[in-house]
Amino acid sequence: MTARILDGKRIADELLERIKGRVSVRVAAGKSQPGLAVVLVGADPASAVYVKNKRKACKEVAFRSFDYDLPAETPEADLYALIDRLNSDARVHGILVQLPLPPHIDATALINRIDPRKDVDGFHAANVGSLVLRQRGLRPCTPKGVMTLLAHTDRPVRGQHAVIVGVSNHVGRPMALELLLAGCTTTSCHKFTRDLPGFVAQADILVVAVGRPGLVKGEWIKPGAIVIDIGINRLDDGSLVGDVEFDAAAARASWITPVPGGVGRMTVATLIENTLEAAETFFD
Ligand SMILES: Nc1nc2c(c(=O)[nH]1)N[C@@H](CN(C=O)c1ccc(C(=O)N[C@@H](CCC(=O)O)C(=O)O)cc1)CN2
Ligand SMILES: [Mg+2]
Repeated sequence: MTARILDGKRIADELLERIKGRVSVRVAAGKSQPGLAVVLVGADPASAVYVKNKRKACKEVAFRSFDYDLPAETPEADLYALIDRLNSDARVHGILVQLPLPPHIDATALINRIDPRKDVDGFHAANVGSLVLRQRGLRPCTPKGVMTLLAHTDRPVRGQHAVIVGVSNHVGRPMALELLLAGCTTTSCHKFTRDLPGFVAQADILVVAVGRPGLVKGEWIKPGAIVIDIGINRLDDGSLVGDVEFDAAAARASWITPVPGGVGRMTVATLIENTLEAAETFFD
């Protein structure tokens, strides 16, 4: 078997194109132009690239983007004041604080200061709670984007055994919940898991989000599995790879996401989707 490529770039571009159409319809109907506030604190080079891509996506779909590029030493109190202002600004439907934050800032407290209706990252405790309870709310972008990718395969999700490697707050754990809610039997693997190859070999759907190149060997993959690689690792030669041995896994899988050009592109498009959803659901 040679896997088909689950093309995150194409699927993300198509999603953005559909959102652009919905924005032009709503604006023509006299409704507000969706607005996204993107807050960057400090000068982490990777964060600067991600933020630039988010602002570019805003332009592409004719959202308003409100840009805040703040020095690394910005006091916590100033950030709370900014969030409070954005929470009460009717032009702003989505607020995003780029992570990681400098160490003197309590990221959890700052995120929980965002109005949950504007928390388009889906990181606020209220939104995570809504996901757990299968209630309406804004959902974390990377797992939600993966669900969109899975809908573009020719395979069902319901009833499959999904194995998720990685249990981070923003990716691995909500990913397991999304798959559970979609009808999968789920197994979460982490650093205390004793037989990672044994669990990976049982996966109809394998999602890996650890951040360690080559962690998952191609020979572990169950023939015909769908492989979703969320890892983004920059090697010494400057190239980007995921957590899965791509070529060997592609020889066994039915579908596989590339890195780059897979899940990362969906994360940004899903953030934009969440912002339109926030505007339509909570502020129209
Ligand atoms: N507030 C948030 N902070 C962070 C998030 C997040 O969702 N919200 N996620 C990551 C970073 N991130 C978005 O912010 C992100 C990471 C990677 C990509 C992406 O497009 N990756 C490309 C490769 C990009 C490259 O060349 O470096 C790909 O996979 O094709 C998008 C967004 C942590 N912080
Ligand atoms: Mg389908």
